[in-house]
Amino acid sequence: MAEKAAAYDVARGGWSETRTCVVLGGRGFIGRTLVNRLLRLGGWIVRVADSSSHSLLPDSSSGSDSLLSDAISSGQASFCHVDVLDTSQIVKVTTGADVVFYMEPTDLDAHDFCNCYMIIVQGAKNVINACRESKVKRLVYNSSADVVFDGSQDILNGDESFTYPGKFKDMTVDLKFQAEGLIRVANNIGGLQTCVLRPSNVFGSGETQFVPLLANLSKFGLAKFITGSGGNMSDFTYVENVAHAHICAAETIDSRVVSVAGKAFFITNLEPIMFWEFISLILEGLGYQRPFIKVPTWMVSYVVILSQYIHDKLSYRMYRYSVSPHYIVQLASRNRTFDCSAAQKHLGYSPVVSLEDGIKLTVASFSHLSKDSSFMRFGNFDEQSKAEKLLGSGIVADVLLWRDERRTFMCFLILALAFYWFFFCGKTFTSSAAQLLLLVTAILYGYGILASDICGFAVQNIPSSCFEIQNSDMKNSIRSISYMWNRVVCSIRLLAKGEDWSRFFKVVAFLYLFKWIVSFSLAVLVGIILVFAFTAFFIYEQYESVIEGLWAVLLFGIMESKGLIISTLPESVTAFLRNDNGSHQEKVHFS
Ligand SMILES: NC(=O)c1ccc[n+]([C@@H]2O[C@H](COP(=O)([O-])OP(=O)(O)OC[C@H]3O[C@@H](n4cnc5c(N)ncnc54)[C@H](O)[C@@H]3O)[C@@H](O)[C@H]2O)c1
Repeated sequence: MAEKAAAYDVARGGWSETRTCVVLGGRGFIGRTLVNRLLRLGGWIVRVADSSSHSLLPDSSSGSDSLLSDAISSGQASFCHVDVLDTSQIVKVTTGADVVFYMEPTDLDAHDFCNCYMIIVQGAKNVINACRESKVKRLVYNSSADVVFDGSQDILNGDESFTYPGKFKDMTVDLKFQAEGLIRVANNIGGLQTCVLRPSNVFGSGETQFVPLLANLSKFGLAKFITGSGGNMSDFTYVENVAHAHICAAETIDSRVVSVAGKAFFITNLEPIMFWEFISLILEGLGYQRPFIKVPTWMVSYVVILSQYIHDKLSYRMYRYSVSPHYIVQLASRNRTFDCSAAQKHLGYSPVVSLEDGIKLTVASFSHLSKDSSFMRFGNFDEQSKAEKLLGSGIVADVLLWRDERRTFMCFLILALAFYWFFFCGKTFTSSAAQLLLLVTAILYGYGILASDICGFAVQNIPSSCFEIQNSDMKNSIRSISYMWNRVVCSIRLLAKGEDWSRFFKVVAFLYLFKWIVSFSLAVLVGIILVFAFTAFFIYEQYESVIEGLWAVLLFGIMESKGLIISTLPESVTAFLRNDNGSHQEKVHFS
């Protein structure tokens, strides 16, 4: 590969030659976006260095990966397997490079301090030493705005002079702060110039933490809750803007006009937004409901403590996020906005994608990945709910699911009156039925003899077709009745064989419940059925995910109390409890 020498042309304010850069962690979420941006801009020879090489498969179908494949074929890019724990590997890949962009992994196990320390802190030391050894001039490190936020106080328009909190509650953030310090201190030693970027809440296509977590919570109805008042402001940064900021930093780091080297810069989309409004926009885009139930932060914290207790007791990974849940709770309930004017002034940074467009692109990318419904509530917005399917998707479903409130209310009123008529008028069932029939006949007769025009009001005739039953309807009804009868007979036959214990226990439970209710009175039974029919299906449809989530948790609790092993749980339950979206991760990363 022919790699030309580079020189920054101060007079022209640009680079005169093609430059060579190394993107360490170049197959990750931010790294991959940066690689693609560099390739699209041109004028860069890009060495992608990562410990993972999965995504370089030639059959990669996504646009961004085909861009990289083409660049590799044309010699504009190359891939090198590098472990940041091995300095010699970093030296090899950085030799001859003008700039090194470094992003370490986010998906570290926060319970494994040793590994986190080695990757974050030792990795940063190795990268600095390797850059010095290979005579690299510029190192841009992707830190995070998290390094100034410990959750104990709000940050409103915080700038780079914002004092660091004394003690971090989150271990990985603490380590990241140390790594950032090492990179800044390394500036101007051995000819290396360094710069640190602190993007706040990065989101976008291919992100593996935030949106997948939201989708996971939503699938189980847990994203309906707002932590705190819901009015807290936050800064988010679309990933393409982070990539752009890296390039701005690389191009200005050794400029003598402005002071960039050895500094840290906050990077945002410059559009602070209410944290929960942002979450709502993402959730709505994915077909979920906006969060609307406000829960005090202290209560959420207790739930988190409880879930962590279960987690520790089971020695079992319920979540796979490097940042602790407590930290996420603080992030979700505090104000956290940053002043980005230093990056604008010194790096020449300004967002290239607006927040609105970033959200649209993010939602579109996750929707695109959701053909298997991993992220979307329903793969198709017209998809029927379970309650609707259960009720047969006909008129009964429409009435019981309150699709047309007026019709449902009329039906309920008529049935409630009939209920009162038959059970609470103090008559026998037969005399109630006879009186009802007489009443209906009298009303119809009276209606029939009415003039077609009364005082200017037109009285419409009831067409005779209203009293006719179609042949096909009759046949269908008989068919349904005979089908039900046959099913009952079939079930009884199966019961009589004594082989199906689960069916036997279901029937016993049903009969016992029936006997118990009837022992009170038939009126109570009918009343319960009436109220149940008009409320239960509706509630189930509205809160399907919450009910299933609670059911999953309940089932988990029962299994746990009985000492049953996790593997006996249904896949959907274990997937939630483990947050085991490994397959999704694969798709997110490499599709
Ligand atoms: N994702 C966010 O929301 C976010 C926000 C702000 C800052 N950041 C910071 O940006 C950086 C990058 O984040 P990301 O989301 O792109 O991370 P990521 O986990 O998606 O990517 C990191 C890459 O590093 C590679 N890697 C893992 N171990 C390695 C090793 N030993 N040697 C070499 N490469 C290794 C992984 O294969 C992966 O491709 C992190 O430092 C993170 O803290 C991320």
